[in-house]
Amino acid sequence: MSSPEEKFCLKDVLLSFKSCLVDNDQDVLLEHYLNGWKGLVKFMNSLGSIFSFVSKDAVNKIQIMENFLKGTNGEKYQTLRSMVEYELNSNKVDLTNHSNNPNSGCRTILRLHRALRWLQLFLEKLRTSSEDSKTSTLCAEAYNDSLANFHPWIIRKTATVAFYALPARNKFFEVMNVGTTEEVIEMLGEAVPYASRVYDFTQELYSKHNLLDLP
Ligand SMILES: CCCCCCCCCCCCC/C=C/[C@@H](O)[C@H](COP(=O)(O)O)NC(=O)CCCCCCCCCCCCCCC
Repeated sequence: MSSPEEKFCLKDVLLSFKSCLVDNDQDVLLEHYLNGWKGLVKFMNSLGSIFSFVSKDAVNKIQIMENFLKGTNGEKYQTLRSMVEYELNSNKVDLTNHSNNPNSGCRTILRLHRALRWLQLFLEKLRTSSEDSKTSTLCAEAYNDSLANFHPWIIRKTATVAFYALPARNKFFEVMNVGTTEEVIEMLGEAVPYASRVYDFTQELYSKHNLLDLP
């Protein structure tokens, strides 16, 4: 478990998805977006090492993006829109294979974007779940309706097994560190829409530039 000073509060993390929205939801600040993911990874780590194969991949992708942000062309990576324009205009995106620019910002964010859909579905299921709902079932349903469509069999299998290790609903709510069950439900109702708005904007931007199937 995490030490007390790093105590996780899901509300703060989800609010990163609010603070990353700019220009009337027509752009996303990458630094805040990545902060949201970093907080989520912390939360996942606090659930135990069973999810380390997931957090490793997420951390790796966050790191790729942070390197772009800190790099010589960092200003081009301030927002999602500026990143897409820059990488497309300078041929930094592999549209057909996965060789010349294997880790472009566009394909890296696409992986996180797909995971954001899973998060959105999972949190919405948790919010509307009954007391006797199983978190593993809610998580698996959300996964099958989103990320699983992009994963090979072996990852789907591993993920599905790991979901059984998720804590029960009341324990899960407790770890979120938000308050009573009612307060958790209220917080999810307030905060999940921000993640949805980020998801919708990204989906529209990527669709407009035909980036939704990047290898
Ligand atoms: C709290 C439960 C956590 C369950 C996590 C559910 C998601 C399962 C995802 C399984 C991913 C397995 C790792 C490998 C993935 C990659 O193959 C694959 C493709 O990448 P590539 O094209 O570079 O090869 N990567 C991905 O699809 C990106 C996955 C990123 C997952 C980030 C998940 C962070 C989860 C944060 C949990 C926070 C939960 C908060 C809820 C209260």
